[in-house]
Amino acid sequence: MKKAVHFGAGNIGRGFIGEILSQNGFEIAFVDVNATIIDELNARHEYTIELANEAHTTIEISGVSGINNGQNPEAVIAAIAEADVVTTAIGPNILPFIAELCAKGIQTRRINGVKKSLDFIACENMIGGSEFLLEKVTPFLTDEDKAYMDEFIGFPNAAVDRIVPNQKHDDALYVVVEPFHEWVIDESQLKNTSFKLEGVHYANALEPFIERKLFSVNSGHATVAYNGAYYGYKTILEALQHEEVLNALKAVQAETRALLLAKWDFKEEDLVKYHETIISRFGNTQIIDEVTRVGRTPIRKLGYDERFIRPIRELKNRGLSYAAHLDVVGKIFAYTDDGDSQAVELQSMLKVSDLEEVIKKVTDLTDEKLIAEIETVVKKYAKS
Ligand SMILES: NC(=O)C1=CN([C@@H]2O[C@H](COP(=O)(O)OP(=O)(O)OC[C@H]3O[C@@H](n4cnc5c(N)ncnc54)[C@H](O)[C@@H]3O)[C@@H](O)[C@H]2O)C=CC1
Ligand SMILES: O=P(O)(O)OC[C@H]1O[C@](O)(CO)[C@@H](O)[C@@H]1O
Repeated sequence: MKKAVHFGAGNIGRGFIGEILSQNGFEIAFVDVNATIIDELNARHEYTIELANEAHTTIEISGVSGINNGQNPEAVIAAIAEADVVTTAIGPNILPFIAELCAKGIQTRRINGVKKSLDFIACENMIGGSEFLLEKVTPFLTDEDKAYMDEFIGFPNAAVDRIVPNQKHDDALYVVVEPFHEWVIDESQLKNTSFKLEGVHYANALEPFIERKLFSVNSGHATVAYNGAYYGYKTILEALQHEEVLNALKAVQAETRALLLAKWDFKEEDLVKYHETIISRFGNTQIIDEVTRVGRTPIRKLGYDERFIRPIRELKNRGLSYAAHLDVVGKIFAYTDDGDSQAVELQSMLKVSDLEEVIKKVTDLTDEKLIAEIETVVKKYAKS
């Protein structure tokens, strides 16, 4: 049986990556710091996924186990040494914390003389996620390890799309997911070409796919979340009923289409359909998705290459309108959530520092005109 190591037994890990790997006949070792999840995985070796459709279809996943990397890092290294694939869904900010373990796994393969190629596939909402992991892993490798890595280890970028909200069930492993799913892997960066995962689309150039996904699903969802929070809604579904929130989403989508059409070989009518489908996915009445989940980590979401600042920069460079994206940026700066450390940090930065400095710090922008435009929109939505 082929073996997979997957970092992050959370929503998307169990709710999507686990499903695909299991359906492809993989035995999966989930790596996580959540002791409850890991203990349950080891006690039962199976869990259930429910599709958020009228029929509430269930899918049984088996052949799973758990490793707590906080308590048993050696077991993670041993598992990587034997794995056929390594995947992650832990959040971009956490990738640096697993880098050393990944490096030790690679080193162990070299020392053990493993000649089987292995890919590390980061399934995070970010552009270039696997390459970012590679950048963090490399400093932990010797020259010999690096030569081994060049030959046998790949870090293909990927895009994953399935809405998996936060879960509240008596069964800690049970996970409800939307029926839609899409996983695209950059085939040109693969090292292990001995198998292809069924249910995964392999593309030679990932960039158009990841940009279409990130700037449509993630920019769009975040638009609903930050507008929803601004108008006082708790869930995505409630927020979408508000006409101005829906209009804000449609306006962001229209700007996204203009950018994608200017950059890539998409057809406008296909993008329109893709965006309509996304609106209906956000409006799935079987899913209760909290505004705080979709709006989480606002400082990350204001990043230079993230879902708002990057399209704004690229639209501006092309002389295209970015007013709708800019408006959401204003609402991100007004976003509060006491349970989110980045939301709290952003609000305290705004209290003690000069606004222009805060904008520069969180966005990494240097374009003075754009910074001034952001200042204006932040002031427009500031609550006090
Ligand atoms: N939930 C969703 O709908 C989707 C999420 N994603 C991406 O997947 C990633 C994970 O998101 P979710 O599954 O929603 O989050 P989540 O919070 O449900 O899962 C993350 C898991 O990582 C674990 N974790 C945290 N620190 C760790 C560490 N140092 N070592 C090992 N495990 C650690 C957590 O305990 C948790 O179980 C994010 O990058 C997100 O952008 C991508 C597509 C869809
Ligand atoms: O904040 P993150 O990590 O991008 O996760 C939230 C996102 O995850 C998703 O559920 C799936 O990509 C999006 O709908 C949402 O924007």
